[in-house]
Amino acid sequence: MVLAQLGESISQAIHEMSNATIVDEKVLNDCLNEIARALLQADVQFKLVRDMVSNVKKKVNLNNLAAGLNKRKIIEKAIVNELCEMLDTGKPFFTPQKGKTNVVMFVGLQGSGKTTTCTKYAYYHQKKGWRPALVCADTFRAGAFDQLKQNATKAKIPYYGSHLESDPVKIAVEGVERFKKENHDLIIVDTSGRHKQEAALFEEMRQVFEATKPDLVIFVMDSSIGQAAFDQAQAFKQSVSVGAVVVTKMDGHAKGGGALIVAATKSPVIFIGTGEHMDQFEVFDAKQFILRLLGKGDLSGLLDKIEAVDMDQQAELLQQLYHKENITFGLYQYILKMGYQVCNVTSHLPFLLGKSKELAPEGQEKEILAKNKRYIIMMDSMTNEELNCSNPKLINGSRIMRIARGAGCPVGEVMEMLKKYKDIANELSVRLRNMKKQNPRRSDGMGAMLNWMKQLGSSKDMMGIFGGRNK
Ligand SMILES: Nc1nc2c(ncn2[C@@H]2O[C@H](COP(=O)(O)OP(=O)(O)OP(=O)(O)O)[C@@H](O)[C@H]2O)c(=O)[nH]1
Repeated sequence: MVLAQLGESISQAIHEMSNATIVDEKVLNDCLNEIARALLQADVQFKLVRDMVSNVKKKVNLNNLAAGLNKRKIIEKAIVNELCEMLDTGKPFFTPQKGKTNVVMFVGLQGSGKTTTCTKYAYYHQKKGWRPALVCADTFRAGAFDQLKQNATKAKIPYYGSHLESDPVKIAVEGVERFKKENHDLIIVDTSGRHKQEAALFEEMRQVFEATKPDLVIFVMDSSIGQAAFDQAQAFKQSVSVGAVVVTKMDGHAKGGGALIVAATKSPVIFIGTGEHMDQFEVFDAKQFILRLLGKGDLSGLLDKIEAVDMDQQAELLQQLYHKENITFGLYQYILKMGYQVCNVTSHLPFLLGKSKELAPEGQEKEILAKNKRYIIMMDSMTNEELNCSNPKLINGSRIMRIARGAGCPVGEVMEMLKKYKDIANELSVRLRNMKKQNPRRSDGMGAMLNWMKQLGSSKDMMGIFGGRNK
């Protein structure tokens, strides 16, 4: 079962439970059985599934729920929480520190996506202002060095390797030494893979490990291998001290269970690969992953907070969005991403943002999409501090230059994006406030707003909304 199908099956089971006239033990069991079946079909380990089902049952004791409580919501929340719990493998014991020398070694089987992931990891950090460098210690596969060289050149990342030297340890040590001298703060060592877990691979890995003393070992795992993932992850973990995991090929026909299986090994998943391209690489967050899997999207936990509190507090939280200073660059990027991933033009948003044609003039959709994509890439090059702020003035000259360098675009385009962001934040807060004025009855206003926010998270039609206005 592919990832999208897994999400659909779980959502469907929750939906059917929500539609039942009376939510009793049988309805709850049917819902959980359906979810368990979907997870098992996606190759998730039996033990994980069994624990998840029994935990939900323990937490939702239907007999003890006070009358008046919304059982459906409670069950749904318990299911989502358990799924998140199942995937939450904690934080890696080491996180590279900017400005210091960090050596990170990548290990994994042949074809798992190691070399590609090394470059993606370097590229991701380079855009955030790091000085990464790549060392190819894969002397087993002919062509590995050329592949790394090609990727590194494309991303303008320094690399080290050799076509002639056959000793991976020697290359790894030379490369690490050289880049340490050149003051690179993130030195990434790509190692050889083998078709299966064999003694020679582990021995070589151990030698490279001993010689380079990496701060962090990242295990790269192909998500499409199903149940075998568990044994594989365990074997690598036992051989070198794996500190973090990257799960690749989560796009396409990957078995949905891949990321969930690796959870059983309790090695923290830090990134997922979602395609062959350099920027198809995402920070892994268990909660966001599950919410997206279930088609719920996520506005940085805001929705969650809103649903968890009473009406008065809801009003207070939503109030936040009326103020443009709460619309951060991170939120702007999220909204653009939602719009970029999908294509049709709005049908449900005109009520909030005015006539859609006014905002997305006909014939300009392609241009707007391309521009929005460039803006997203620019914001990928922002630091967390920048993404969490809503003051374009913080993005001074040197920051603008760094972002432009990271995104590979002219400085002028970054300035254009900053202006666009400012306009959109203004516009959005004004429109939200107007909507509130026009519809002062709290329940209606809140309902419309909550709906809108839910749609933002899972909508298939955000395309033209934030890019189409000709200013
Ligand atoms: N669709 C998809 N393909 C990926 C992803 N990551 C890597 N690939 C592809 O998987 C194939 C193998 O990737 P490599 O990076 O060469 O794998 P490797 O683990 O370095 O292989 P060895 O060097 O032989 O050990 C390539 O065709 C990559 O483009 C991903 O997230 N999604």
